[in-house]
Amino acid sequence: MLPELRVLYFEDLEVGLTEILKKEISSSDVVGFAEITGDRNPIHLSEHFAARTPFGTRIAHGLYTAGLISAVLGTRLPGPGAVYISQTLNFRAPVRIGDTVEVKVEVAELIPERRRARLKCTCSVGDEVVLDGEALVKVPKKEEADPLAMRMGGGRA
Ligand SMILES: C[C@@H](O)CC(=O)SCCNC(=O)CCNC(=O)[C@H](O)C(C)(C)COP(=O)(O)OP(=O)(O)OC[C@H]1O[C@@H](n2cnc3c(N)ncnc32)[C@H](O)[C@@H]1OP(=O)(O)O
Repeated sequence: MLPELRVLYFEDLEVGLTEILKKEISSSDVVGFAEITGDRNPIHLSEHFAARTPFGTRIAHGLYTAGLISAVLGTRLPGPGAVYISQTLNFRAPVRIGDTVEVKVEVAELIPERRRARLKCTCSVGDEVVLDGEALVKVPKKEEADPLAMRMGGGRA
């Protein structure tokens, strides 16, 4: 299921604010990611090939798992209007077909002069961290997102 959109403006953010999304990784997700990106590495697509790797079975593309972080940033925290500036990624353990990935994004630092938020990102399968890193995003202020509503004394639409 897709997460419901939620807009948080820069003024709404505080350090420690956290959002979690869960996603079961299906074979069709991995095949679809291979098709749209062109990354047809057989470690993702061929059981025969993957069986001869240390992982023993097909694994998800690292950037597909990382894309789930983007989904949290773009839909929930901060949500629509957020602009990615940078993202660090450490792929610490494989994600296998059928795994449920829990993505946790937490506001780590706010830089008001530039409307930047630094967010700690962690993806886990069960108790194991499979990916972690840090995102830097630009977050809209209320007045620039909806200047008319602000002039009329309103808040969010
Ligand atoms: C291009 C695409 O088509 C391919 C893909 O997308 S593949 C999918 C994405 N990648 C993965 O799923 C890989 C997940 N990671 C792993 O399985 C393992 O990290 C590894 C096999 C890459 C490395 O394991 P290994 O060589 O056994 O390393 P150690 O566990 O012995 O660790 C040694 C020290 O290095 C540190 N470390 C290991 N991996 C990472 C990492 N990804 N990021 C940061 N640091 C890492 C580990 O902590 C150890 O440090 P220490 O100080 O010695 O404890």
